Amino acid sequence: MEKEKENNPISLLRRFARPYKGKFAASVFLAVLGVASGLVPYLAVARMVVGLLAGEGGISFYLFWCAVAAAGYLGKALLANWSTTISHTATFMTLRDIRKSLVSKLSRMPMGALLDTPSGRYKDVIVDRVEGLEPTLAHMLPEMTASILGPILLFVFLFVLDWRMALVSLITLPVGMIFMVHVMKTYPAQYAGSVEVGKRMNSAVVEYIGGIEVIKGFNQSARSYQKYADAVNDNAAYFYNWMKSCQLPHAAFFAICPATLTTVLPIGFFFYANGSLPAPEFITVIILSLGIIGPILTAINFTDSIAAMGTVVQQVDDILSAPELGRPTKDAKISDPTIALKNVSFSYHENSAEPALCGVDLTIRPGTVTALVGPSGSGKSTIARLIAGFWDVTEGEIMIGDVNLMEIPQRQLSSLISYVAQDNYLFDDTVRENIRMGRRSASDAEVEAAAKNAGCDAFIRGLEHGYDTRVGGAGSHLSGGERQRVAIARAMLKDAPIVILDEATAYTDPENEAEIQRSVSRLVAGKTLLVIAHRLSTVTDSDQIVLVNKGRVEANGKHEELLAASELYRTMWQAHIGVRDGA
Ligand SMILES: Nc1ncnc2c1ncn2[C@@H]1O[C@H](COP(=O)(O)OP(=O)(O)OP(=O)(O)O)[C@@H](O)[C@H]1O
Repeated sequence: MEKEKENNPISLLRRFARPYKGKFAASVFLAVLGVASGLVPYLAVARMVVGLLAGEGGISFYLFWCAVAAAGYLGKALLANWSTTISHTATFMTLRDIRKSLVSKLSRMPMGALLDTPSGRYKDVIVDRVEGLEPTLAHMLPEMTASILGPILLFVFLFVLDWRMALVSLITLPVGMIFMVHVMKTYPAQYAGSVEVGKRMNSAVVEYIGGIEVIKGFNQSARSYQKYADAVNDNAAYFYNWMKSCQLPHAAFFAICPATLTTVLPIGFFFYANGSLPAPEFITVIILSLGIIGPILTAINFTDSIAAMGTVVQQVDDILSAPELGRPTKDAKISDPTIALKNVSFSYHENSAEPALCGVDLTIRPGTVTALVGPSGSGKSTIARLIAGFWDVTEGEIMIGDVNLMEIPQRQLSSLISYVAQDNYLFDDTVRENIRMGRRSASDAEVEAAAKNAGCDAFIRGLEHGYDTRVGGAGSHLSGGERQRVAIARAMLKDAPIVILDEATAYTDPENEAEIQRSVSRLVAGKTLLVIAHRLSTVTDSDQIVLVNKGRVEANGKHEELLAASELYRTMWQAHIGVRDGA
């Protein structure tokens, strides 16, 4: 299901912020009160100066206005603080929701799209870019509103006092802006470019760390490091050049805009001298004009952040609107768990020269053992992955009973199938939690029972903290064979009626292999088993052996039948026997 792309990135952000709009509104309201409060000291000072000039009042008059100014400052600080606390709460909730949506989206996307994108790119958007929205989202709404509203109030006040001087107090702003027009115009494109170089850097570092074993093993560190170093250098160079091109206009803008006195003083003096601007008004204008530009500059600074936010939200939208595996949400009624592939063809990429599978027909009856055999790259894993629903078929259909796989929600399919890959990913958590992933509701006793059944209880108890030992990133603290057995325990706990097993070619020391074989036979007892077999001798007893060659089913039958009927199978069997005998 391809989701509609939001036509405006900000409307996507608004959708995520909607549940917290009460909080955002409260923060804006408090910020506005804060601004009003922040103007009080200016008015108090102006009133005092005017009083001073008129020789008005005694000490109590000045103490009163000092107290009013202090109350204004205090009110401004408290209200601004309260406002940002609320806006931060709402922002973090919004960012949490965005991240949750992104991660849940990844689970609905076809594996192909995920595999074709370096994981560093997703991490860049989900972690770093989304985090980058925080300052803008939390500060922009209250502070930008306040920063615009404050000067407007001051301007109105000045305008009422003397409209000419109100306009004079703003002259530096358009003059300064002339320098910034180009910088602001190019900002969105420049920022989008910076996101791209950032993504490249992220991908390079994730790849470097992910492949560190190969890099060390093949002494490739210099070359791989070079790729990372280039990405870092590109990133630095990009920002350097960008900043260099902005430096002068920035400096001019920030020097000119706040210099309101350069216009207010001479022009005000001219009006004062010709008698059209009385001294008290002149002084009030001088004082108030000092407070008019600062907040406007803050608001202008936010326009950069808005452009940057647009780019980030665009990236989020690109992921959220990516095509999904077409699956309904309502459970399908499956009365007969027979799996049938009907004329299935599949290509990993639209422009692939050769399809990975072509016209595959295959029926897997409940409670039987089916072995997929064939040369490397023939399409065995592809068949298994399509049945597990990782990809959608390009042509033909896969049925479970009389229900098309596309009509089965991914969650339901996943509860029907346990997929035990060759090298199963373990999460950086305890052994116990890794096994419990098979069934979140399982008790500790059930987890341990599954481990016993999978033949890994003894080795787990031998670990430093037993079941509470952490397995390291991707299970790196365990051996390949141990990881395989933990994955089998996980699948046992899940107790799905269909098991797909990518038979491990590695970890074949006899003791480990026998242990794994025993665990597998306990795992699959009474279930439908589809095994991708790399060693033919392990599957000679299967109910059916499917010989896959160049993406097609070349032959199908029992071991003896295939020996009699298929030249390729005979050759593979001879080669296998030869290796075994020679071993
Ligand atoms: N993620 C992928 N993207 C693109 N092509 C792929 C992908 N995975 C596999 N292929 C290609 O699809 C074809 C079938 O691969 P598959 O992994 O199904 O073969 P296999 O029979 O399981 O091989 P092996 O026994 O070596 O594991 C191969 O040509 C392979 O290069």
